[in-house]
Amino acid sequence: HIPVEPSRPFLYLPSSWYGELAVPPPRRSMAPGLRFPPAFALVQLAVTLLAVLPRHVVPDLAGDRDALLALRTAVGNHLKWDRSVSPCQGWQGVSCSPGPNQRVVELRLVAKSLSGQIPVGTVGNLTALQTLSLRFNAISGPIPADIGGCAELRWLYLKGNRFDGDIPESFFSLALLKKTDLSENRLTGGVSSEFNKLGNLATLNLEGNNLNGALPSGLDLPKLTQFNVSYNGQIDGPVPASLAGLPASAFLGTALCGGPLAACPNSDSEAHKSRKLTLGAIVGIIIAALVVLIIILSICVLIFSRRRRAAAGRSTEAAADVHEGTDPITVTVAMTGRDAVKRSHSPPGSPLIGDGKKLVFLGSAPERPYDLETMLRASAEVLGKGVHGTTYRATLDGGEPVLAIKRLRDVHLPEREFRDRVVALGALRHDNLPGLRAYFYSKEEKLLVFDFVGAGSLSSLLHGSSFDHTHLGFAFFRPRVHGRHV
Ligand SMILES: Nc1ncnc2c1ncn2[C@@H]1O[C@H](COP(=O)(O)OP(=O)(O)OP(=O)(O)O)[C@@H](O)[C@H]1O
Repeated sequence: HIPVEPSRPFLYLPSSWYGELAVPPPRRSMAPGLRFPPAFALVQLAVTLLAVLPRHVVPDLAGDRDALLALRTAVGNHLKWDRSVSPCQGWQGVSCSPGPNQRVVELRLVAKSLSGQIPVGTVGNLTALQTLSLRFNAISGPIPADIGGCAELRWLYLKGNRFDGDIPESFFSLALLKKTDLSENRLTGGVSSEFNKLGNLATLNLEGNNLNGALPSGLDLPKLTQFNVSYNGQIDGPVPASLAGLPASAFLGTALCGGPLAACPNSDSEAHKSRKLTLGAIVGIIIAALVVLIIILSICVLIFSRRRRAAAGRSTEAAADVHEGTDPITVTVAMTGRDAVKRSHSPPGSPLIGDGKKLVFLGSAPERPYDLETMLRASAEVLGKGVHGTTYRATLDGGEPVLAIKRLRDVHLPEREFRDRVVALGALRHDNLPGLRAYFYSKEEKLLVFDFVGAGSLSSLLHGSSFDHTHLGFAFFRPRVHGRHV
């Protein structure tokens, strides 16, 4: 028996072709050949050999039988195939075509514990095979390189084995293939554009292999309805346009993009831009949030510090040593009745004082103590108006003491700062300065209480009708910043 060489196409020619090429038997042709020149004899010998070789490999049931037995030897010695009968007579998993020229057309050995590699010259020699199902066995090694010999193959099921290596080139010559399931093996290599040669393919399942690379962009299988390359982790790139309508489940566990999957980062520039924008938006939101947080914190700190200052101001109850370099000043507080504001004897334009604030004395309390209420009851007259407010003369009940009360206008200092300044003023000592005795602070009103100086005003002295210039020397008119008359 001469082993079949699958790469020679003539081996797959119908036997009728060989009949036409057949030449007379060698013995009869050789004898007359001796009468021809040697060159002609060589040609005749070659023709004779060509004629002889095909006779041994013309596909027939005997060839199918040999191929099956070789397959059994390779992967399934335990198969109970009776060599004494035809493969068409009850060989497990083998089905034949009807008629006088029977051929093996189906080989179904599903989950039959087949193991080992399928050599060339076995399955590849089953040239009339239409269905090959070897699912769920443990067959290893490559898909036989002569699989293309099964030119009639339509249904090929190799799922759940250990086939490895690339899909052989001859596979793509199986032009009649309708369904191919190569899933759950260990096949490697790329998904070739050669698949386009399988124009009848309706099902192609390559799931669960080790295939890699991009799917061919020009993949064009017009009859394809089922396709799956899931769980080939190294398959990447865009889903070809012809497969874009398939569900995402066809591409799970791959690095593919586009189609039913997420847009590809490089190919879809709009998606890329929007992702960029999204990133920019995220950064912007973070920055904005930080700014808002800083503003809120600043406001909180401001409010807190103001409250602290206000609390500190309110906590001034007694003596306070304030101004460095001046005599210590004692601050004495006189409580004020809340209803003081309602008194009808208030000085003209009297402030609306009614929030229970305190009159604060600088230094020791006066001999005849008075409080805000007393002041408000006092008879009052306007002494004059300055930029910072109006000054009143107030004579308390009983005629003593006489005070000059300055009602400050447009002063918006916090209480603590106001107090500090007033205390600093009160610490100043000079013959020409009236003594600052007390102050009052509330949100609406600020009062300064001085000793009244009874010598009259400089203005009336200068411009009054009773002014006698002879009482004043030249030195009086000379501008002096720190002088007694300033
Ligand atoms: N302690 C005082 N005793 C007697 N009279 C006073 C006293 N303080 C002020 N006066 C009188 O009241 C007038 C107004 O005084 P005030 O202090 O309001 O004037 P000012 O210094 O011009 O004011 P400002 O500083 O607000 O511009 C003075 O011209 C003065 O005649």
